[in-house]
Amino acid sequence: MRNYSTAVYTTAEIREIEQLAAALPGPPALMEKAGLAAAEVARDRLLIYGRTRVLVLAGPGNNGGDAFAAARHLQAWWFKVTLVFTGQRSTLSSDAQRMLDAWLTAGGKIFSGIPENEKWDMVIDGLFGIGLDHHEGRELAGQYLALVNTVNRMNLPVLALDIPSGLGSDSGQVRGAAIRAAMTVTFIGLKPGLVTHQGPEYCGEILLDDLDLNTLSLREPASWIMDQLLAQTLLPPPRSASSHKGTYGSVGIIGGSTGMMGAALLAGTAALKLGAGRVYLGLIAGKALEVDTTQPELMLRPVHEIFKLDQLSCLVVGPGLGMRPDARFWLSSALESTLPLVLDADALNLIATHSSVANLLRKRKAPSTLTPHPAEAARLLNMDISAIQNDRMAAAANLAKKFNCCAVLKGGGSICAVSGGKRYINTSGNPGLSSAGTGDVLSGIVGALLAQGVSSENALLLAVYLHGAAADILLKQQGGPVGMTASEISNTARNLLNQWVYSPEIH
Ligand SMILES: NC(=O)C1=CN([C@@H]2O[C@H](COP(=O)(O)OP(=O)(O)OC[C@H]3O[C@@H](n4cnc5c(N)ncnc54)[C@H](O)[C@@H]3O)[C@@H](O)[C@H]2O)[C@@H](O)CC1
Ligand SMILES: [K+]
Repeated sequence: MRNYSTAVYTTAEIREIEQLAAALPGPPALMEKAGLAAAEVARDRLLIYGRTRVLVLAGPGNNGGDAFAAARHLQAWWFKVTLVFTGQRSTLSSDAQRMLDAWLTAGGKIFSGIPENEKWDMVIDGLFGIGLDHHEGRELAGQYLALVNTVNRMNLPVLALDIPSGLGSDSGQVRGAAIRAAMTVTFIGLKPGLVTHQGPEYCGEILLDDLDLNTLSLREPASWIMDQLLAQTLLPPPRSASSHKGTYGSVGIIGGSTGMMGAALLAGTAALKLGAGRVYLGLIAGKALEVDTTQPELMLRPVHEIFKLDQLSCLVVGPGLGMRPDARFWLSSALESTLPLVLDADALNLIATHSSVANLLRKRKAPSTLTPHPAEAARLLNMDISAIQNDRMAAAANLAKKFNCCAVLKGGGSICAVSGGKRYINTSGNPGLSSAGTGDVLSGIVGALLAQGVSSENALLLAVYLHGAAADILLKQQGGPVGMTASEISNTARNLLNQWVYSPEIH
């Protein structure tokens, strides 16, 4: 049993792996292995607290089959098991039928509903796994809705098999209601729904059991977890003693229209603090602000002057840009340049609104990076926000494909889509990031890393992870996410980047 792996598989990919495994000579008994792995997790947790009573819920599909096997092992180890089966033997797969029969042969009993006036120490949730219907309108209803709500009200630790029932395994979307698990033992590979959107709120601690399959060799993954180990491989190198400000590049930021100056300043400060040699702000509001006295290192210019600078490494377009025709003009100029671009906020809204601007983006040869939140992604892909959230993995990949760029779809479990259809799901961050200005800071961090010579894909991945990791540090320091500010993210991200580059052994 490992509690860590980097590959993430969609339901279709897991099904493919299962078929490949079934075609192996002497095919492995996957359901038996899954049930045993789950029973061992349950046993170990129950023994810690000296508890013995387990309620097992077995649903109408193979997730139920896993539950029968787990129940049988626990009963053989003298735990007191109550098993509720919601399906019918005749409609089970042959594997699941065998598990049901083995449970009955071992003297197990079956209940059709949760018995009243009994008490348990733990619940095992084997109602639905990756086979939960994800089609619109197929919400949990009737008996299943009642069961899920009852279990959640019991206030007992729940061990979910494969994925908490009611959670979409590709989307992390709750389908009407979902089991709130303390632990999820997931089989074969991690699923996107465990780590993005609502998944992390429902699955508790995730334990991966690959059922002794060599998953990576059976199916090369297209999606990965973005975590500390991966971040450590993407860092800019330690600085040379003979370096100068030119070594670390120049970031140009285009935005700051009247009334939205703060966004450009936040992005600029983030770029400065994350190591850019120079940061220029090209303000749409012209000479409205000559200097930021709290951050005088920022070089403030009317926007047209930015395009006369010859030593820029990249442009960040969007923070406080606005939607007026002049904003559109300067965005188009940036798109026509040969510089790497980071596009956020109103730059994205302008691209979504004007097909001529979108065409400029699609035709670019230099790298472009898009950083939309779900509402911006919905505009870019011409879809509802709910459709974006219902399949965040596809939305992220479609953004990258449609606009010839790399893209991050922000929100819980941000998804970065890069070239070749590869996706990375971020594991850092918390609701403290849901406040004004944090997106501006993220775009500034991406710009800073680009200026320091990190490739556009690596800059995006590292920036997204670093931004979330800074928020996680602040959450710990403050005891919660309330009132976290964007400026604090820049400061803490700076500390973290220094630690990771110069004292990596601390982590
Ligand atoms: N196939 C295999 O090789 C393996 C499968 N395993 C387990 O099998 C699971 C997948 O099994 P299945 O494909 O049978 O799918 P599930 O057991 O997840 O669910 C399918 C059943 O749920 C019903 N259903 C779906 N959506 C519903 C809804 N909204 N309301 C009410 N009923 C609904 C379906 O009609 C079907 O009866 C995995 O998650 C895993 O737990 C493991 O045993 C490992 C090996
Ligand atoms: K389940």
